[in-house]
Amino acid sequence: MSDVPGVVITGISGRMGQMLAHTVAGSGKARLVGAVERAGHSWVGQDLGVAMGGAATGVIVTDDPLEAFAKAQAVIDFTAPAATLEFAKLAAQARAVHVIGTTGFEPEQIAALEPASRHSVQIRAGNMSLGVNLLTKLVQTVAQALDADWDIEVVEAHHNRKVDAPSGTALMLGKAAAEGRGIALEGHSESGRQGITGARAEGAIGFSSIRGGDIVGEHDVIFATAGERLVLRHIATDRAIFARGALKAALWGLDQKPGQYDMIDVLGL
Ligand SMILES: NC(=O)C1=CN([C@@H]2O[C@H](COP(=O)(O)OP(=O)(O)OC[C@H]3O[C@@H](n4cnc5c(N)ncnc54)[C@H](O)[C@@H]3O)[C@@H](O)[C@H]2O)C=CC1
Ligand SMILES: O=C(O)C1=N[C@H](C(=O)O)C[C@H](O)C1
Repeated sequence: MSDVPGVVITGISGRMGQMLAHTVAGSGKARLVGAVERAGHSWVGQDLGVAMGGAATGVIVTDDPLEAFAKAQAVIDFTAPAATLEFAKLAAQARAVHVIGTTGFEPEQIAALEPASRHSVQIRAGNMSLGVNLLTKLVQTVAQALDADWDIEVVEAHHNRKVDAPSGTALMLGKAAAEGRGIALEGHSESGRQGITGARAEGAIGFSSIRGGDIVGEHDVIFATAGERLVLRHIATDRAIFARGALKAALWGLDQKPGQYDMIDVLGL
């Protein structure tokens, strides 16, 4: 196994961190060489396998990302925007591929990721699954075919621990719809409607968010006009789809030049 690439996972105790640990360990295509958590977390200093309730793995959870990244060819990062901005600089320093699954960035935070990508391969997507990335293509095609009298609404549903809205996936789908329609999403989106909102702006792309229980992730793109409605839907039932996509991206990234990429590039869609 020592000839396969070494991967570090950040946010290791999180829902995605733990799923990624299982996915990398079972893949035979990469080996886990580091696991990072935030300073003060109870897992720091523990063997990862033991912290996850199983047998020891020899990987000790650390709060020192630079030391961990120095041993790796790739970093898989599903954490939070501020942490990811820091990890981007450190991944660039270590010349490691940086796979970013984190969502909830402000536009200026996305811009701040760019300098690091001059020295490292950065692959970022609000959703790493094959199904959603394929759906973005379908949404773009449908939006291109329909006039602006077809209202476009994106409805997303997630578990009750999710902290950002609309989801990264909803924004990807909204962007695809806007591109199909030949407009910028900025200035054409409507979300958080409440009270006397006035009539829907023609040509707007609407976003609605549902939060409850253990929903993994569900997205509908609704195209509605007088007399008919078209609904394109993706339902995720297992976080493994995101972890598999992220590992695929990390391995793909090893052969790329420094720069910014997304899952459309990885999947060749
Ligand atoms: N792109 C995709 O396909 C997917 C993206 N996500 C996104 O991934 C992110 C994480 O999602 P979950 O795993 O559900 O959240 P979570 O809250 O279960 O896990 C996040 C982990 O990151 C850790 N963390 C935060 N700051 C850190 C720091 N400075 N250093 C090290 N660790 C740090 C937290 O302690 C926590 O363990 C969210 O932004 C979510 O929207 C989730 C699923 C799929
Ligand atoms: O936080 C989640 O859980 C998910 N986040 C991503 C998003 O914001 O779209 C991807 C997936 O839907 C799960």
